[in-house]
Amino acid sequence: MTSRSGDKRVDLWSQIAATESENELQQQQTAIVYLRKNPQKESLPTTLLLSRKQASSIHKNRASLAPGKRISWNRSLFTRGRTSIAVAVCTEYGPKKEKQIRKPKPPLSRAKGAPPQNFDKERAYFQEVDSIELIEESPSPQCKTWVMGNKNYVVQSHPHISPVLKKWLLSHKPYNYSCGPSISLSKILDTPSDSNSVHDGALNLQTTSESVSNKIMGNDDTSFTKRSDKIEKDSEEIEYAVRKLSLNEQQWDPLSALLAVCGQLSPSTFSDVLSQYCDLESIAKVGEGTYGEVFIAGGTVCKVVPFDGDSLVNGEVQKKAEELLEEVMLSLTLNQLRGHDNHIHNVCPTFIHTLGLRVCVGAYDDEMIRAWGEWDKKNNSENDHPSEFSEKQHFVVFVQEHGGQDLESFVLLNFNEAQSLLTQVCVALAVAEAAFEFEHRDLHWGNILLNRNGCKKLEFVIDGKKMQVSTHGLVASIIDFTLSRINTGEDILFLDLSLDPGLFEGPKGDEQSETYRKMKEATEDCWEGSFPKTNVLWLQYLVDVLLRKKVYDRTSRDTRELRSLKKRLNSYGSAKESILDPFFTELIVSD
Ligand SMILES: Nc1ncnc2c1ncn2[C@@H]1O[C@H](COP(=O)(O)OP(=O)(O)OP(=O)(O)O)[C@@H](O)[C@H]1O
Repeated sequence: MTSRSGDKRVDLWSQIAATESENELQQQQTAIVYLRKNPQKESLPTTLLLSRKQASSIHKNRASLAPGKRISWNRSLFTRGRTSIAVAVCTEYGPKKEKQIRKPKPPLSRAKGAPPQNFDKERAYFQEVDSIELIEESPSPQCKTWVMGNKNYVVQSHPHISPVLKKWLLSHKPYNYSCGPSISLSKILDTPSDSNSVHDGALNLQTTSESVSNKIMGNDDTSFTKRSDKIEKDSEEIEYAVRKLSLNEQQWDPLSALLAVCGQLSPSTFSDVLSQYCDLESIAKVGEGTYGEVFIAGGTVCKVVPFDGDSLVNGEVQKKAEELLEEVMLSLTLNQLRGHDNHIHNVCPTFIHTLGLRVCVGAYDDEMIRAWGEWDKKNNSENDHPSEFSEKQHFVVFVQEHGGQDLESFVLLNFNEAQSLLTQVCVALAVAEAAFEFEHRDLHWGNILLNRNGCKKLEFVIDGKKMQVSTHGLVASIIDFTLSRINTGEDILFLDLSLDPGLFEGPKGDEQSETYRKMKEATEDCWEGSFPKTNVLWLQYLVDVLLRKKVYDRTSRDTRELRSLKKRLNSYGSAKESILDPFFTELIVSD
């Protein structure tokens, strides 16, 4: 384990603490707004209220499904499906400049330069930690009969495309058509969604063109202006897209919006899309989820998710285009943390990078079927054979960076790797909290990917403060934002888990099941609010996994360190607070 000087630790503390109180005030503000908005159901936004009313009838009418083949808890979760997409305008959630309040410092570390140790106190402390009653380790939860009803989507009366999507559109098209949309569509999506402007296409598009130009390059950029002029001429395509998108209050076609986000006027075929990344013959399957089949295509990973079809997929109702739109928005929002553009205030490389998005229609390509079969022979797939998809089936292809192997199957070498993985995840969550009030809400060991790529240090920025984390050779990536909550600056995206009681009925004593229940307690079952404590609960879960479920080279002192950390995490309200813990600061170097 590497140690850091006391001076540096103090330096990091003072830098972060200075911004911490601001964040706390912001959270308080958020909580106040949240309470004001949702103390009683009468005050809920109409959309949410509707979803809950409808939900109660859904619960009554839910049909039980026979237990599926899957036995892992991870897979069981996704039989729940998305029950609502509630989106609220949140101008009140913006950063507030208030007087700073200093937080108490975390416990002293044993790092170099720290005051001399009191070993009697330390012994007593560890005895206390050791004596914490260990919950009896339970076997992996079995797949019980999860119930599933009709999904209930809340489509806003004023649907609009998030600025995140606009940004994606604007930043991709001029440079790379293959993973970005048509600029014509990006102009349309930049169009205010009021019906007048949509209906008055010609006038509106002229105005939008100027704003797009200004936004991307500034007024004086002639190359972009030329491109805009060229695009202006492409009025047929634009008019077609306007008709197709129907961005008025009465009609909103989520499939068209999804197509637009993916830069398409119509769905592609798998071979069109995948051949952009590799020779089709080289495609190999790398993993599977309840909905997603995941393939390696060249240097990228393509997660293929069917949607909007009537047939069951792996025994489950297919996702809807709305759900995928939300997932897309979450992915694109988190992409912003990679430090491109002007987003240097909060930077982090840990959330999986979404490189492209495409909508496909039709049956699986023969080479995908071949790859699926090969994987099945080796791994005994739990999914239905993909040849069962019809020619009319729609899919979204998420093109992502290859993040490595998940924590569940990854073989950790030593305690240093375990410490670095926890530190990377904690700092990543802290960055995303600071940027977007992000809560992952489902950070089990299947959703952390690991790889050894020789990278020694990773750079992060939190609220403008740069820091580096020692990797000890291991780089972590976080995937699967299905249950996540995010504030994009305009919208709050979250999944209303109160509609899914089964999530909280997992086996007693199982750490993952307990974590969902603890989240419910922390949020008081009101999932739209900001409760960064949920990130801390998942950190505690991960510490527990590293204590009980993973075997690697570690001393009894390392084990006590982990137990002690798990206990200390009880006192932190967010990942941002947690990164001040000595366990993490040992691997953090601030610039
Ligand atoms: N970017 C990636 N790089 C490497 N492997 C990946 C990547 N994304 C997914 N995988 C692999 O595919 C598996 C399934 O992916 P994922 O969990 O995203 O699918 P899913 O359909 O959302 O699953 P579920 O809904 O059941 O959780 C992962 O456990 C992982 O092994």
